[in-house]
Amino acid sequence: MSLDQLTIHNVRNLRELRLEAFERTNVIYGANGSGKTSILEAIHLLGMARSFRGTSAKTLISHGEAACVVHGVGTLSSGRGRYSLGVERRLNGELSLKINGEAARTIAELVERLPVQVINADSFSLLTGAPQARRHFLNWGVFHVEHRFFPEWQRFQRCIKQRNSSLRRGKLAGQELQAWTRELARSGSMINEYRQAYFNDLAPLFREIVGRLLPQIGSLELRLRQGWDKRLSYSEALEATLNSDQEKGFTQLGPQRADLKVMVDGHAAADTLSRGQQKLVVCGLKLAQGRLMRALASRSCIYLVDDLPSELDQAHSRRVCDELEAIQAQVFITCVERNDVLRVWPNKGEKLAVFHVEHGLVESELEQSSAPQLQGNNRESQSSHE
Ligand SMILES: Nc1ncnc2c1ncn2[C@@H]1O[C@H](COP(=O)(O)OP(=O)(O)OP(=O)(O)O)[C@@H](O)[C@H]1O
Repeated sequence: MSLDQLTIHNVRNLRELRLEAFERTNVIYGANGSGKTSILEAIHLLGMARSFRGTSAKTLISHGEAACVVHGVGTLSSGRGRYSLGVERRLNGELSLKINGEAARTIAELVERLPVQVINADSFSLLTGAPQARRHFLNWGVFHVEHRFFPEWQRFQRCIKQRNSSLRRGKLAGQELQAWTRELARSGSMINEYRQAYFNDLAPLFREIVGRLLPQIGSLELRLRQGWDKRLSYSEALEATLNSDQEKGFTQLGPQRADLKVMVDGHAAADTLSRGQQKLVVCGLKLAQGRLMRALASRSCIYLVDDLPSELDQAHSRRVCDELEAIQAQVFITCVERNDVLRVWPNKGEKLAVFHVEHGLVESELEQSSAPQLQGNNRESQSSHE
């Protein structure tokens, strides 16, 4: 899965931009506020129909405009053909999605086509923030390798909504409550099974990658909390909390309460690691997902890496770049100075595309004496050695 060209209209400070002839590795550099992150935001919008900053999608729309539009053309993994995607977000909340020129009904169809992973200065919050982000992380991974997961997840959401509504109606909903509890128990167990199987593959890969990123880290453990006492089946757990669920009016236990925890020498990584180490551990999680996706689904995701050097010294930045290169996924990576990334990217003789962003425009560097040969509009292409 790779992106070959991108057209951006009215995404933050990017009014009208066309980028093309991407390589596997794409370095985007420019001064603060020039629009580097906005390019990554545009790619994220194309793959997820939303911003990666957790802010409202409306903030993506350039001030004074009614809508933003991103269009991308790419190549499917293993040369399985080409695809085109289009996303339009309007200030009034309307969203329209297109896949190969046809209207798409759900964001999941988009996510399936263009899996994107973000590594940025906020990445450490995957460890330190609310469990919802970690569940989302887990679901993202399972979604891309287990095709039965998403329909089951939708069923589970329907069941829990119905059961909660039955719980709130008290005795009036007796039989209905039983029926929804049975359905929920079945669906929740399936969700847990899919997650567990995925987790079992993810955990060793994660340890292996973090072992390379942070060789001195100590004993590392990734734990999955399934959302109820693991000695019980989900059906037993629901039975045991029935009265309390009725009092509270909602289902307290289940996959909707699952969490991931990273432990280092028996302590929570979120409490003990430095900010840079946390970022590296999160890189380990995201890189492990990319590897697993390739191994289990023969597909690769696109990494959007915003300001890699922030929080990381050169040696650790280099290790992350080594891992990104080894995964053979397409990477869009931003930095302020041209050489911030080029000096740490592994030299395998492979071509890199380098883009210079200035005031929302991507400029050719043809006139600069040190610039390599220009091969396309707005683009220079060079060996990673330079
Ligand atoms: N909705 C919007 N409309 C117009 N401009 C916006 C909007 N939202 C943000 N901007 C501006 O877009 C510019 C580019 O922001 P962006 O985050 O892409 O910069 P950047 O190159 O990544 O900078 P940095 O190196 O500081 O992270 C900023 O000046 C920002 O204020």
